Amino acid sequence: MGSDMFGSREILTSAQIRAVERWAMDSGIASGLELMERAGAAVAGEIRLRWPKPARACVMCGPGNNGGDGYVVARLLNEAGWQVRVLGMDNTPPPDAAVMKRRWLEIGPVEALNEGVLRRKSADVYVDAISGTGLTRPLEGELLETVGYLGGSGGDWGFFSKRLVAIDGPSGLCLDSGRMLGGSADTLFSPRAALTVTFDSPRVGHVLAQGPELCGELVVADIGLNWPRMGRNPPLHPGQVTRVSGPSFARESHDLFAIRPEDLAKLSDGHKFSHGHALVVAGGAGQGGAARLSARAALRVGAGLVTIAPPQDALIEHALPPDALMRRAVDTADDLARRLEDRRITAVLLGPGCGVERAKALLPALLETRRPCVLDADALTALSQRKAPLEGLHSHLVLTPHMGEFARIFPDIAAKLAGPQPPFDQHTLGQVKGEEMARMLAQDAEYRAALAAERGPLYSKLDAVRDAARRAGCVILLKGPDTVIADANGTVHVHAASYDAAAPWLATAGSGDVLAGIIAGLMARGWPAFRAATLGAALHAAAARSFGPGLIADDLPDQLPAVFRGLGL
Ligand SMILES: NC(=O)C1=CN([C@@H]2O[C@H](COP(=O)(O)OP(=O)(O)OC[C@H]3O[C@@H](n4cnc5c(N)ncnc54)[C@H](O)[C@@H]3O)[C@@H](O)[C@H]2O)[C@@H](O)CC1
Ligand SMILES: [K+]
Repeated sequence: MGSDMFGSREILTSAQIRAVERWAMDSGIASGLELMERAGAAVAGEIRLRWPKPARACVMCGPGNNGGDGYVVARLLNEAGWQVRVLGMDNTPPPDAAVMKRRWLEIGPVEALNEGVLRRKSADVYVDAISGTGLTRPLEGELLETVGYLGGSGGDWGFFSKRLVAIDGPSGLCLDSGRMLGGSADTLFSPRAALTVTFDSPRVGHVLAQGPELCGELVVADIGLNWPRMGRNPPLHPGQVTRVSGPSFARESHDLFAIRPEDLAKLSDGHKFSHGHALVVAGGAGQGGAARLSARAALRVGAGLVTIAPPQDALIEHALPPDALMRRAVDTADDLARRLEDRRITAVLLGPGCGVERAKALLPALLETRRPCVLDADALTALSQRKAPLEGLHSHLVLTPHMGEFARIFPDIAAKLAGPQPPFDQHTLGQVKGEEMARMLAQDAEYRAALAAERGPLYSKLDAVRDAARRAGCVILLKGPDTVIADANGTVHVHAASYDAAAPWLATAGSGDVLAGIIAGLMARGWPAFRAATLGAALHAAAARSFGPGLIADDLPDQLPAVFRGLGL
């Protein structure tokens, strides 16, 4: 029933998975040692699925529990007849990892974990168990050199990228943001894994920013944490859990759907007049194409009626198909206000092909009505040019910016996301002055506070969109290969198109106009803003997948019927 297409599930921050693990141990579901054994067994199993004949493995174990998982993998591969070498550290690991290390030492030695030793090893599979969710500061010294070597500082990243299996994530990757901890210079030599095996749920860093590129294939292994996901006595506060959708996480259970059964019922049901009426505002002569793409998408997603509203002198241009469209002139804000007195108009789309000046003129009247609405393209530019960009925004509103538009509306949030991330070293701080320095010091303090409070150490796209949606009091969908959607209450959904074969085809002119039209169409049909945005993102990607390569935006709306047929509607 299309579940492969639309599977969605929770993604967790590092602090959240730690909370879940603590909860599982406290509830007697499993001890820490049992969880570590299962984690190691899952990794060894995935390795043996891909390299079915016993081969040579080099397992690199860091100082913490990620290293503990590594010692388990080493032991289990050895039992399966593999030749295993282990590189590890001369530290006192946490208790469970210490037990696993001792068990390995009964089988074989632990050599020093550094670049020199690694260079001398030749193996078929390299297991990166250097750091996982416990990484809190940039790697340094020998560990940094080792990880840099895995990333190709020796000139050969192609070698490792085919052989590297990461436990929980490639080392150095911040699993809360998908960024390498330690700034831009080190990203040049970031390790790229062929396979990443994580446990229970994907982490935020697997689906955002560089995460997908560095993690390779992502397998989410069940280690029996068994936490109540559907809101019964959860170990996490409600609303803390973020969901991710994307079609190709391997071997996961589909207990949640980006498209839920009730969505399916609602998509297929009803009479034309119960399907609402979307008004798509269009621009002046010569700008009509974008709005018509949106309008067509709104029709295809099942809005009962769609009216396109250009200025009077462009009306003739919109005589073009689709013939199902209605056409009504709107010249001024007063015209729009009068149109919206018709309560049967259940959603409005402003922006695509509208023109910035026209969007600016119509915005106040539109916001005044508090009608469900989507602001895209020129309407977003118009917002950002107002004295108070966020004035009048409300919770029935979806903004669909790309990164450039987002940065114009929320410049401070975008700067925090794009700039270097703390902790800042003296060299970096030495290169800035005045306000920039003050901003970075504040960010540094926030970073330390986040660590102390067990939140993610680095500011992520997820944090950015959540902050923006809270500030604006509406739903924000930030487009990209990792589309992040947040509402004003802090609920977030990621559409991880990075794991979606449709992603490259969606980067085509006019694709955004179609997405805005789909969302407006769903809102016209009565979906609340956040659900319309998440469902819209899933349908939009599914339409691209359904068409395949060679796609242009015009093809997207017409793929929706095939998508619905695929869902069994
Ligand atoms: N907690 C549990 O029960 C389980 C944990 N598991 C594994 O445990 C991992 C998390 O373990 P930990 O929290 O011990 O941490 P990790 O092993 O991920 O992290 C790194 C260790 O290095 C230290 N460290 C952090 N930044 C460093 C830096 N820049 N340079 C040098 N050392 C640094 C930390 O103090 C920590 O000891 C997960 O990723 C997962 O692989 C799994 O075994 C499943 C069960
Ligand atoms: K790792």
